[in-house]
Amino acid sequence: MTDTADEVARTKAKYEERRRKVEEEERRKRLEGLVSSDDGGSDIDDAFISVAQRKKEKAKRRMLLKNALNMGENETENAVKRKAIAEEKASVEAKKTLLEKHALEEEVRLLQSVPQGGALFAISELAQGVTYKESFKTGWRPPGHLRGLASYEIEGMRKRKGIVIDGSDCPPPIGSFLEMKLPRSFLCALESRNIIMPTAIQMQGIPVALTGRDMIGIASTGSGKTLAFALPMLMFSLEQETALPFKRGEGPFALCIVPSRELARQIEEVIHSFADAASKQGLPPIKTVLCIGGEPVGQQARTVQNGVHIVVATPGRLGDLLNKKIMNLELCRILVLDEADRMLDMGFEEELKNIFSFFKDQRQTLLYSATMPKKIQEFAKSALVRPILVNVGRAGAASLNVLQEVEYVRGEDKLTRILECLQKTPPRVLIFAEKKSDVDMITEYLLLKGVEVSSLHGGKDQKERHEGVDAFRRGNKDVLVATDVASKGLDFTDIHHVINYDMPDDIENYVHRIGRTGRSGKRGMATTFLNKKAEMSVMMDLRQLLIEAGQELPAFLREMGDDTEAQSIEGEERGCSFCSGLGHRITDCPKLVGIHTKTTQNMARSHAEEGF
Ligand SMILES: Nc1ncnc2c1ncn2[C@@H]1O[C@H](COP(=O)(O)OP(=O)(O)OP(=O)(O)O)[C@@H](O)[C@H]1O
Repeated sequence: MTDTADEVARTKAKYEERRRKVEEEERRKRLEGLVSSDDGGSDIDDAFISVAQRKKEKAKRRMLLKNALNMGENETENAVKRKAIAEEKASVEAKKTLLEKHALEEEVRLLQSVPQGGALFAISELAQGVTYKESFKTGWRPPGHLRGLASYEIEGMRKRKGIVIDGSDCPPPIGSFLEMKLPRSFLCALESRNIIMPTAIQMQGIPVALTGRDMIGIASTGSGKTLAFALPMLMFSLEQETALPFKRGEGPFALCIVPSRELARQIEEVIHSFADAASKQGLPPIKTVLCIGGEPVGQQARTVQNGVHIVVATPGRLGDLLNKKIMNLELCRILVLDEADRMLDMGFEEELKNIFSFFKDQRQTLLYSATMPKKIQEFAKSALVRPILVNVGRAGAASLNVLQEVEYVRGEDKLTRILECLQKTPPRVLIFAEKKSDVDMITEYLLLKGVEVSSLHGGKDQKERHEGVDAFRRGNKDVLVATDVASKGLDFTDIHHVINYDMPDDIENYVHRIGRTGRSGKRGMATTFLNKKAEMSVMMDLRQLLIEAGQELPAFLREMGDDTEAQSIEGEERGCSFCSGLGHRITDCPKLVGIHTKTTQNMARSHAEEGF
């Protein structure tokens, strides 16, 4: 019985198999028939396809064929381009002399030997082994019509505005504040300041910050970087306060750290004025506080303890408040470092490391400056979470709105020359000197000559500092004489002229100093006194900076080399890969020598302390 049943089943299976094969063969033949009729354009299928439809099909096939051919052409074209680039590269490589190759290897070695940017790495909490892989998610989206643009269209928009970005999934730049979806009250506050259109750094920087991404923003002095970070800080604070109002002792939600007390005050005033405008129009109140040294801690502590959304601080006082547990950063969600590279340069590294250790969770970090040497950019990129680098112009380039004049003036003639230079433009004028004693001397001299002058340097108490700057800001004084404490970030309206009584030690400080004029699209002038006392290396940097900005070279700088020659090795980046200097390579970088000397001295000291 079983055998018979098995036999039947086998026969059935065989039959089924044969039937399937026959059916398959028939289907194949039918398909072949169809395909050949299509391909050959025969009339066999006239009964099924109308002439009009067949014509349409034919046109479609022709189009597909054409596209395929074009694609082939494009690919061939691309291959040719790729080959040409590779050949160009190979020829540049081949042209490099052995000496140049050796020099480049030496440069890479030097760059790698630079001590790591500890403070910046502390941002990512590497010490505790904590790394964050994902950026913050926010509910903000660019407007629909921009989201639909092709990447080449977005790139075109950036190109027209001189914006260069580095980083994945960057939102498109947005050409109006309205489309950034800022609250009405902010739009009114902007308008009342005569701010109608965003600047390039704001067009790209604000959308990047609003999408929650970490970023490094580089744009020239006076180009509106403050609002590029202040508006997102305010937007998120408003969102936070709306969702869950802050209670006593809570906050801050956003923190901005800057290198000088005057800059901190200026930024806090800007943020406060927007918060004020928002609350007047019925939005939740955003509380801000200024935490700087030289002022009693008590008032700052009370404000913090009442609950505060945004803190603007200098590193020293902030560290104090955190160490004394008057403030904590447990809810802090946004960290802004304005003039980030300057803070590291000014030796705030340890203070910053200490401050970052108080963060308990991931935060969004925004770093801003007009000068950000490549090396610091690299440190920052590796420390931030999926950062986007937004660059408007070369990092470290001088503002093109400033007419730069350089004069050879002997030490003994400088004071009288200042008086003559004051005739070049109407007030207000800012005079910079390296030493506090020179600031005092120039101020006294100008006072004797009847000039309305005030002064600012780190040796004055906070009251004097504030009064000096305030009198100048309000227009009660025509001239402010200051050390570099006033060179970074300060925004005085209508400074017509910056006079450098001496050349700063590094070219970045020069760029920040002269950037106090020519702001917000206006024109300005800078005069710099040079003589034999200036370092050769900084003179060469200045020379290249002037050439880059299309300025006229004085005879003594012209004689120092060929007008077009920037310190470069063919096919490689111009200038020094460590600092922003264009007049030297990393092998001659005075700043790097300084860092190495300091590191060696520190090591020797700690060995001595350990008893070696
Ligand atoms: N979109 C805008 N249109 C016109 N003016 C603007 C705009 N944004 C900012 N400003 C004004 O430009 C001036 C300079 O702005 P800000 O101080 O932010 O420059 P910055 O880029 O931070 O300069 P620095 O590098 O010197 O710190 C300010 O007076 C500011 O009010």
